[in-house]
Amino acid sequence: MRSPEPVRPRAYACYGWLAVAASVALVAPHLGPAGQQCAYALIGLGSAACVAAGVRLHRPARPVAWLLLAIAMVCGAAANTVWAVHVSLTAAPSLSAVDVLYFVMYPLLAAGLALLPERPAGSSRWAGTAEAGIVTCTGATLAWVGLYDPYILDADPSPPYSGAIAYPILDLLLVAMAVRLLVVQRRLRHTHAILLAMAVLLTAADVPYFLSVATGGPWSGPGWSVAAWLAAFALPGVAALHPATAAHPALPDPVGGGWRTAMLHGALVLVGPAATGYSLMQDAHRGDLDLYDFIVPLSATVLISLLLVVRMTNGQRQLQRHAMSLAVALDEQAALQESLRHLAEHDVLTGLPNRRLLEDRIAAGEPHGLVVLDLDGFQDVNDRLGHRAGDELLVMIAARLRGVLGPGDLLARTGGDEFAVLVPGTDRDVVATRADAVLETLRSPVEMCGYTLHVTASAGVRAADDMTERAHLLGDADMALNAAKAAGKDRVVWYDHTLRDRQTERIETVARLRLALGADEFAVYYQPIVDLGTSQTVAVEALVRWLPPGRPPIGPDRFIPAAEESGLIVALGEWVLRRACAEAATWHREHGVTLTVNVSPRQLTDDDFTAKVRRSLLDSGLPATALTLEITEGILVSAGTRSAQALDHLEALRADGIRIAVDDFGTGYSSLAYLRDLPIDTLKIDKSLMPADEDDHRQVALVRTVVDMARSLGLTTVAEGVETPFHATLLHTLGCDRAQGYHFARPMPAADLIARRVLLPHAHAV
Ligand SMILES: Nc1nc2c(ncn2[C@@H]2O[C@H](COP(=O)(O)OP(=O)(O)OP(=O)(O)O)[C@@H](O)[C@H]2O)c(=O)[nH]1
Repeated sequence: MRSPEPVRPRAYACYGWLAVAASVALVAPHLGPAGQQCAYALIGLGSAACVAAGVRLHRPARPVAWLLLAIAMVCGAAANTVWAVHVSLTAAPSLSAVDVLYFVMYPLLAAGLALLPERPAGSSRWAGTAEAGIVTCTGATLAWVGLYDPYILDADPSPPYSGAIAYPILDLLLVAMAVRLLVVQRRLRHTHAILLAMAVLLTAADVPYFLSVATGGPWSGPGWSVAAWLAAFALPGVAALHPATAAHPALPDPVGGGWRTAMLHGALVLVGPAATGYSLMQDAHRGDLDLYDFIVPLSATVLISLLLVVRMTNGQRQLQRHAMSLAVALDEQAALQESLRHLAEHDVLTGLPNRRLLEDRIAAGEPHGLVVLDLDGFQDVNDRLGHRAGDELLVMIAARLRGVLGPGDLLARTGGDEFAVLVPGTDRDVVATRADAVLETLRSPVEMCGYTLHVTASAGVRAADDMTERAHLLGDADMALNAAKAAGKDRVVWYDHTLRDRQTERIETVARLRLALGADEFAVYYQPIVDLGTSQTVAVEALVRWLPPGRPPIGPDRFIPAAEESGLIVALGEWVLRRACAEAATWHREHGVTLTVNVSPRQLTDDDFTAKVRRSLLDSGLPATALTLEITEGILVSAGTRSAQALDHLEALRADGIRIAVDDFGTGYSSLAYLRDLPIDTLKIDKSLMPADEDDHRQVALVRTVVDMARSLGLTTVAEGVETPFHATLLHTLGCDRAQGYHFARPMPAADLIARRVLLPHAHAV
């Protein structure tokens, strides 16, 4: 059930004053002259006080207008007080100070009403004037034929001159101003309706008064007039106290007037002539026709017609103004819609079409070839030079790419550092040319923030024929792009179905890996690392193996990349570390053998990595000095925040006594700067550097160089892939410290390591 709307406290004062005034107005006609004059004074002054209170309370938009209304009420009260004195002194008042005060009161009221409307922005200063004029002329005609002609001009004998005969004309002024107020404001607020009621009540009081005085009635006026005057005097106070008086935003200029206005105008045009006709008939009947009986109403009717023409012209102008502003608004809306559409389909930074527009074009058009490219190492630019520089670089790259487009090509920015070029047609050569041009144009160095940046990108290309499924174009090209990244970046890879097969296999492998992790299908194998001087096993490298029950083992090369890509490597790496530490702790205690465990770059981005290593050591009892973590140079290839975090982990662990080895040295980047920047103790020489035989002088020289360099940096060297006695002897001769490989032992389960006594002294011959 809806609860009734609470009456706002401010409205109470308004209704309270209305109740008081109504009571006084009902009682006053029954009082004597003195009592009536008291009532006039009370209501007049009370109304002025209420106007002042209402202005304070509601802070209306036009306080001056309300001030004039209040002064008018004070004038009314003063006039009635003077009247009371006057009546007590003379029997029949003539034009006097009383009338002067009343004559001042009416223009003040009219001025208040004239100043009250809040004109809507853009509306004419003359708005409502024509309507007010029409009402005045019609009223004047009625006053002429109904009051002045029969009761003043044609009266015999003429009534004594009195101020009473002027009041209907003054009322006309008030009604006209009230009508103008309504026309200008366009909405009948309570405040305006109350003020209109005041003007109507005054007229309704003054006309009987006029008739009464003109026909020799009492000078104090008939009872109805007394009640109506009192009510009318109270109404400015009621209006001011009403909550609707508070300032409101102005309404917009409305269009046209509607059928009600048309009917009103029609009635106003007809009322004058109808009343005139009736009056002429009466005069003719009495044989009392005069020239002015025609001239006055006719002049008023002509004036009304002229005012109607003005009103119509104004209306037409107003319509034109509205039509123009409507046209402007429609234009603005169309422009806004266009800019919203542009925004939805374009990238804000580069102004290029975005992925949505690209997809729409692919879906809608002819067959296309597609080149998608992703900048290599863009995150480093953001990390090193800041996001703003990154943005600047993207804008420059967009400009360069625009320069290599062919006719009909669409260049889009599809993501952070990803762009795409849609090439119309099915010609593979055209697409190939575009892909090469795109990578080539990016290779020229970019000068930015005092640095010379060497930007490269990887590209995936999907050529299309008429049968190519358009929905797959983008996905296929993305797949080829991923392959280009995985293959070492800065290259173009074309899509073919083997990519999809491999991706499907990878997805399946990841799903199986996830299950295998929970099902304990992994084992750690160990490969001995031998001291080339003593031929003794000094360390073992832990290597993870996947042994699915009832199926052949799955090689690390098949599942480690999938584990890396899916992030499962973090959990798998932690499991290997814990298991290997637990098993190696005994070997270390009994044989002094240390443990080497591989760590993936992904693990080093784990915030908890240091804590996890420390917990593994603590739980297993393996001392920190007996553990070596093997990393690849790759962790430093991406400089910036990610590698900063990796370095923090390595430095913290090294401070604990853990040793750090760089694995696979000699492949990949092998920058000497990495050896300088990384906190490492050991260099593992990649097996690809092992010479085939003693005649392989270049490889021998290479290994010698690496060993010499490592020694000069104070690093221990471990050679990987030592498969022959020749390798072992050569490495020993070159001064390499340690070695591992099939020549000594293959990776084996922990049990075999013990059974084959691999950890005992002199188990291996160099
Ligand atoms: N300055 C800038 N950077 C962005 C904007 N949008 C995305 N990025 C960044 O661009 C990088 C793109 O990520 P990746 O492509 O994985 O980073 P990457 O270093 O290029 O890696 P690779 O593609 O593997 O070489 C992320 O670091 C985003 O934060 C952009 O509008 N402005």
